Amino acid sequence: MSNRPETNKQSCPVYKKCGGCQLQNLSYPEQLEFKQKKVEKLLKRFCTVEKIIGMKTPYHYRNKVQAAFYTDKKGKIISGVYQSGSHHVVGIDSCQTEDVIADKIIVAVRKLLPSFRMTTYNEDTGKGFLRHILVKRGFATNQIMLVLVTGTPVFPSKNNFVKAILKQFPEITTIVQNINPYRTNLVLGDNQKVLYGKGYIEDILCGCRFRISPKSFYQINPVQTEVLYGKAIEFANLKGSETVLDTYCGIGTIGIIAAKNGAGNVIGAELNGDAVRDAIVNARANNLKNIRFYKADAGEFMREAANEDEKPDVVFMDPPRAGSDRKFLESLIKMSPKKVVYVSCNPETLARDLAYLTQNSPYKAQKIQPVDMFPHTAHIECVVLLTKVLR
Ligand SMILES: C[S@@+](CC[C@H](N)C(=O)[O-])C[C@H]1O[C@@H](n2cnc3c(N)ncnc32)[C@H](O)[C@@H]1O
Repeated sequence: MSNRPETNKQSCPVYKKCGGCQLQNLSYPEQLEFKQKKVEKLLKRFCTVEKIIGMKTPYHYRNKVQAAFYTDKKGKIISGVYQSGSHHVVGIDSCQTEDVIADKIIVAVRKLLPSFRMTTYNEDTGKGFLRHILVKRGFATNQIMLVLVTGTPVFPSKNNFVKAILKQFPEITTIVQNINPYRTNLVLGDNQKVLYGKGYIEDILCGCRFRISPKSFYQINPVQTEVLYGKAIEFANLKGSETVLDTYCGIGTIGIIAAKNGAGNVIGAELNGDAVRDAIVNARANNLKNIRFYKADAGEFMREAANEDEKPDVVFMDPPRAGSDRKFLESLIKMSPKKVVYVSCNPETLARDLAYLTQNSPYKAQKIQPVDMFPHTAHIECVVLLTKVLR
């Protein structure tokens, strides 16, 4: 008999096909142990790794749910996720990681398609209408955004479709049509039309209010995001007069929370123009005047700031999975802030960047805190504090 502390009773019927929950064969305590060991293997050479912070209820934590569509040979419409490593759609009506209401909205849209003669997009022919659906929900505000990603701009009987879905889900606060006519793996296209509501939702994290547009990045597990950001702010230990950089800032969450928690002056940099627009609105919505955001490649932004002899006290960095680049890290060393707080969703690239920083500068990792943002999956988030030491 197994002596597991707790078995994962919610195991999913499409576990192997979907491939999204790579650790579902392990109980939640075993998953945390697996992640702890992985982070230690990669990062303990830099400093002691704190115990991973898990979730109390590690289910239905995803506030953003995405579905692909496919029509089979018998004309049956399927919605779900791509089978891992392929573009074959695995039918899924509900998932243990996803928001329950978001899953229900996706099923309802799928069931409405035939009565509106809406076809699904065929990747082989490049023909058909509906490519993807994206649902984002603000867990604190209960505002819901439905994004319909279509292959073509013309949306016949769109008003009736909007009415029909709102009748079933009056809690939807905005509906957006995103048009993606390209043969691409990217889900969202460049152009969009607001069909209902404001075209964005809002959510609250760490006491601050944030606007989130369809194409802006927003952390997908808000419960654990508060834990993660709480650690990042604790590591920065702001006293009230510091100049802080929030690089790879998305909609400005970390910088805004830092400004509310004592930063004297905050400057954010982000590549995605929609996210920067959200960040500027978010600073105003939170009554902050000591904060500015720039649309820029983070490496270019850092190089320019270093050349202008900027001397920030604290640099927050939260790059995508690929980690940071040499331009960024060299400029960071040149600027020489007192503290660097590195938030990472990929311990492999984090290890690479920490190796570069610690070998080429006086920085040393002081604290490494893993936070479980993605239960049942193999993904791991960490926050690291680096300070300068005399050698
Ligand atoms: C992991 S997210 C973090 C966002 C934000 N700190 C948060 O917690 O919501 C990474 C962000 O980096 C942005 N990004 C990706 N490459 C970038 C680059 N080269 N320069 C600046 N921002 C970039 C993405 O658009 C995304 O918003």
